[in-house]
Amino acid sequence: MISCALTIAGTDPSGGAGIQADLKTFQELGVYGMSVVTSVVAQNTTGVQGVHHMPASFLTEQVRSVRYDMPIHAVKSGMIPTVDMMRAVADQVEHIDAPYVIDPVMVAQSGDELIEESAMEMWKERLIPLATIITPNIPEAEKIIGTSIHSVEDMREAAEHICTVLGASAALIKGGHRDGEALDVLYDGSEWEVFTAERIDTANTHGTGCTYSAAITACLSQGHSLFDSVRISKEYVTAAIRESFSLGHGSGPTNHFAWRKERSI
Ligand SMILES: Nc1ncnc2c1ncn2[C@@H]1O[C@H](COP(=O)(O)OP(=O)(O)OP(=O)(O)O)[C@@H](O)[C@H]1O
Ligand SMILES: Cc1ncc(CO)c(N)n1
Repeated sequence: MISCALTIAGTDPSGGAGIQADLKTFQELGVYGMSVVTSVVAQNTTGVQGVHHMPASFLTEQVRSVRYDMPIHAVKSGMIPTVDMMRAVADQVEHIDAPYVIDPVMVAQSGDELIEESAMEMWKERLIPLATIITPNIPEAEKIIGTSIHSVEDMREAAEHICTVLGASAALIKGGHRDGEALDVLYDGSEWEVFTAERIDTANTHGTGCTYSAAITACLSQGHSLFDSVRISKEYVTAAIRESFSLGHGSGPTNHFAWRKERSI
């Protein structure tokens, strides 16, 4: 049977981030993609021009439409902008017997805030304990744990805190915002792995975080182990950045054709 993955996230009409990036990633990795919209976002490579949130009850209705009818082999969430929506997502994900990937989206690449300030407590209380893996970048991890992160050792400590104190099964701290090589730290409560790739000199990194977490979700839906899922996804996102498109007037999008092209599939 085809593997089926669900994304619960906001939209990007310019096609680089959010649900659009997630569905492209699922497709390229051979997974049947399904999507629930939290917020319709007017955005492009230059920034966010406007947002229009779904009522939380309608988010619930959308997830029910999927889970009452379709198999779900893995689920991810991205932008969940309000406390009510976080509660609705937690209530629904509790009924889904499949790996759950949290990309704790807080700000767009352009610096625009994408969630309510008060949402952090709900995140910690209801969502993080449900996570098979959570994938914060460094600024997101700093907000979650409340201390600043400078070194790889700090990244390790953040991952450990998120697992042992906040209750996620695993945490992947992404170092895309540091200088030097693109280094991410994964901890699953007992084992560590550091994933590195060369830093690609490009401004076209719109949607990298969405692409990475969607690839992890796709791999988990196919039954790969957590560590293999991150390994494959790191290769996927690095290829997508290496061949990213200079489209639009700002930070261009990742290239989802790159992974298969580099493997001549
Ligand atoms: N210039 C780059 N070259 C190579 N890899 C990169 C580069 N920038 C980011 N990455 C990698 O891309 C992945 C996504 O990380 P990043 O920290 O950019 O996520 P993010 O900030 O959540 O993304 P977004 O901008 O979509 O919110 C990580 O594996 C990171 O190491
Ligand atoms: C909808 C959405 N989710 C996530 C991001 C972060 O890249 C974005 N820009 N837009």
